[in-house]
Amino acid sequence: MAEDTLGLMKDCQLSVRKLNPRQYIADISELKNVEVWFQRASDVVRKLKTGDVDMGIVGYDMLREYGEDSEDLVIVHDALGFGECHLAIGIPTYGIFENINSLNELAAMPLWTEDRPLRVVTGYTYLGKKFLEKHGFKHVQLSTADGALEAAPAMGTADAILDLVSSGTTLRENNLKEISGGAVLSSQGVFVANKKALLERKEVLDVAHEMLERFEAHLTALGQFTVVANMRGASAEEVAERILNNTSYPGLQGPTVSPVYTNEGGTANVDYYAITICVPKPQLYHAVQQLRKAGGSGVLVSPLTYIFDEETPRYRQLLENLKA
Ligand SMILES: Nc1ncnc2c1ncn2[C@@H]1O[C@H](COP(=O)(O)OP(=O)(O)OP(=O)(O)O)[C@@H](O)[C@H]1O
Ligand SMILES: O=P(O)(O)OC[C@H]1O[C@H](OP(=O)(O)OP(=O)(O)O)[C@H](O)[C@@H]1O
Ligand SMILES: [Mg+2]
Repeated sequence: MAEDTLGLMKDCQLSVRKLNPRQYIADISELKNVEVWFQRASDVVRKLKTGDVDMGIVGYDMLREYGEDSEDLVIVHDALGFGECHLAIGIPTYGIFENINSLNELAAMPLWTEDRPLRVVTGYTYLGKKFLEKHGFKHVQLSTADGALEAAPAMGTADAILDLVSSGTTLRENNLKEISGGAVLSSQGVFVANKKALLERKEVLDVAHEMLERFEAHLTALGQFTVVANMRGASAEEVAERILNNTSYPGLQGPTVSPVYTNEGGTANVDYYAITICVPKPQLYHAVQQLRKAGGSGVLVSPLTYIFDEETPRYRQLLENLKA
């Protein structure tokens, strides 16, 4: 998470500088009045809650587990695009669990009694307790460990685990499986702040706004390509109308259309126009097909680095949340 966070900040032209690799403090040259502290995820959330730090970047799972639904925390950006995983129940694929494939089936196993409850090991005792209670598990016992939870069922120290799953490899390699209804939450990196700090100190809100703008501009751009194509046409308007009427990708406001000048015996002549649009990455090939059909040729595709909109919708949402 630390590497991904630093990577995102670097991509947003925020250079986090640690004077010494063994130090836990750093600064950001672009944000003069900001002090950066490196802390474990659980401590980031604890310190945010108490107001000892103003802003933090952690996994949503940690925010929910250690934030315990605190009203002092507010999410500034909920999808930083890294640390994607989900928190889920894992049970053995073998033995008494061989034919158990859903949470209801697990809860309904006659085996679990007051004396012999279902034993679940997890690092997420707050979320785990709430989840199991909500789903009607009566005879259940939660225990906790700091890592390598997937070993617990084979070691005989637990029946099931509740842990993060990403690729699913760790579960599989330990002969464990997910079950339907067994996912507690989806998680990825989030940007969080202390609500009181945002409300009472304008400089904190200003920094949150600037960081949010940079993150949004970059993350929005990551999902898009700039597409440039040449089109033969009678005028810029005629080419623009062809794009607007025959393709599904008009660009941010509308297509940019610019004349392409060719040399006709010493005079600049315009037969072609270059059009520029933005296209969501998954739709690139479809857009190219549409452009070709509308008369486009020489299609150039390049990645986008930033898209700064007039105002980020997430900032408007943040101001709303601060009022609530
Ligand atoms: N396999 C994974 N794939 C994607 N994201 C993950 C994965 N495992 C954990 N994460 C995310 O990374 C966060 C940090 O994970 P974890 O608590 O293991 O920290 P760490 O970086 O390994 O540091 P440490 O274990 O030393 O505290 C988790 O809260 C979760 O949001
Ligand atoms: O589905 P996968 O892609 O296999 O990833 C899931 C594993 O990743 C995390 O562990 P981590 O590597 O952080 O080790 P830890 O639990 O010992 O901290 C998590 O606790 C799972 O064990
Ligand atoms: Mg870890």
